[in-house]
Amino acid sequence: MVLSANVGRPPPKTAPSGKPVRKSRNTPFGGMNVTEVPRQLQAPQRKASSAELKRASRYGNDKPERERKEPMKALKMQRALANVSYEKRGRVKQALSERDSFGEFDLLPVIKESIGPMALGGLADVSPTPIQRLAIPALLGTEDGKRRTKHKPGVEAVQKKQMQQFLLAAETGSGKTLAYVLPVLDAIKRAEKADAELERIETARRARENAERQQSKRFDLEPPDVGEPHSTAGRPRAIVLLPTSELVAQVGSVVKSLSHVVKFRSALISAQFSRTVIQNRMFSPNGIDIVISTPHLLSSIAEDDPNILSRVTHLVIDEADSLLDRSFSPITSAIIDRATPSLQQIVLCSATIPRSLDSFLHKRFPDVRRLVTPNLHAIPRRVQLSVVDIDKIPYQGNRDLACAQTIYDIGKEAAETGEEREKKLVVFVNEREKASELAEYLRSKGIDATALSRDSDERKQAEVLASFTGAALLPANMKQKKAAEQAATDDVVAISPADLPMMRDEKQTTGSSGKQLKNVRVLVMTDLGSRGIDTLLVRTVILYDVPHTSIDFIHRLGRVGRMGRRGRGVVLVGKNDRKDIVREVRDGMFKGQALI
Ligand SMILES: Nc1ncnc2c1ncn2[C@@H]1O[C@H](COP(=O)(O)OP(=O)(O)OP(=O)(O)O)[C@@H](O)[C@H]1O
Repeated sequence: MVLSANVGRPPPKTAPSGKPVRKSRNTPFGGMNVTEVPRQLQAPQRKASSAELKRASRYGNDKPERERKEPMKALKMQRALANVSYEKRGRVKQALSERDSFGEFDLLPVIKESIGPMALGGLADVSPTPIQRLAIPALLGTEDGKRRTKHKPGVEAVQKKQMQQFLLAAETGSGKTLAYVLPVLDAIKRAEKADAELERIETARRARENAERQQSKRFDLEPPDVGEPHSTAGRPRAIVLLPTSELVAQVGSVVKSLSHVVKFRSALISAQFSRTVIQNRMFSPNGIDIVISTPHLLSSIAEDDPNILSRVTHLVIDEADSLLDRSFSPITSAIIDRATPSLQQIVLCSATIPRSLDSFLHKRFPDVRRLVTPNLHAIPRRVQLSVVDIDKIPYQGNRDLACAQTIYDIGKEAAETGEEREKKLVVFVNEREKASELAEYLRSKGIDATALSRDSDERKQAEVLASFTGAALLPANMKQKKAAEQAATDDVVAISPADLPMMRDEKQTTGSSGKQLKNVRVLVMTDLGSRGIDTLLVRTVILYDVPHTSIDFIHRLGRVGRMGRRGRGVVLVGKNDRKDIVREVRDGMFKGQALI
């Protein structure tokens, strides 16, 4: 193709006749390089309606509402969380106000009596939380306020009920564990009663047969009767699945505490235990009622012995937003499939309903009953979020330094206000590798920091976590911990608030001076490792990175402000971070609104 010789020249302003040239727009390229809409194409100016003007004046803004900034625009673009209408939340709130005592639930008396003293560490005067008010009657099937009719032994054992499906969704730290544990234990105990009758009949039959055999083989030698293993050996009635060993230990300790009074057999299994321990727990000749496990471990046991899932009537999938996401879903779904023939109830439990979980539920469990509390997806107002700009002086983009200084400031504030207790702080990072790197940096600045990572020693990790959750340690661990603490104190030079170095002066950093920030202990982790961990002793979290989604914001800030406590979050932002998202999360928290 040959270009015209005139291609680079501007078009002539006048025609050869001398008349000015009028450029036609009526060509395929007529709309190109136009910077203004031609007058004939402009829409006629519409006057704002009187309703719009009224609305605008009510909000003290003379622009019509449509033109004002859309709320949570940046979060909307993430499309991370499924929507729960405010109308539905309002209805639930109304219904919950009528159930305010554990006494109103149709739980077995022995279970009700052990809630405060056993499950809640001796708390007197306990009342159910919103998710417990909502879920316990629903799972027991007594929402209409009626008590269940007296149990007819043996009937349930032969009747296969249709599987009920529930989703329990409530804000972090709101007592979801007990909301499913109590009804499941109730079901186990009631089924046990029914089975006892069947077993009595079976034992009588066996005794009769034995007697007949003895009669006919009076002179034959027979091996001594060592007794048959319990019919529930290796075949639990209930299973609770959790994503990590730490959560297995946490939920397991709640279940175990109840077992001392309610009397049932539970087994905690996770990668923390040896093969022999797992085998002995699962296949104890005394039988097993409830197993608390990670999906990977349970599924590998089920590969060898599919019978372990043959009698499960209740399956709980806690942290369902993690266990049904892309990475865990195949293994969790396989367990659900195997257990389905005997299942009476499947309970999914989560602090968030991501869109991915929402669509999974629509496909896989279209009949699931969603028990959602009014405050789902809202970070409580009692948690305050402040922002540190890492680009400003003195950090000038040094995020590590900003983090260390923030920790120092918190320590200093605590020392100045005369707070005697050690401050427990959690720092969240987005990448797993960064956790160890940051912990090392903080240690070099004299801060007692530990990274929670899969690579560190399991026992040490359990000890560190226990100091942030307040969970009781095993006696052996306690001794080691005391010795370690003693050794650590010997090396430490105590400092007064005035001594606290300001990190901006690099020469004064503690690593080189040998001083340490003594009143603060820091745990660095990613939120995947920490989801669900009951960090009751933590009052402050630092978000080293801006979380990727509102889901991560909820889980990370959910480590504080648990069960009505106050809490503080500090987020570090730099020039490449989504400040608009941080602003919207802060606004939402301030207004007590659910994130979207
Ligand atoms: N009714 C109650 N009254 C007082 N404290 C309670 C009650 N129920 C539970 N708790 C306590 O609240 C804390 C948080 O409970 P839990 O770990 O079950 O929360 P969660 O909703 O599962 O949190 P997450 O979403 O982070 O997993 C625990 O320490 C628990 O002992």
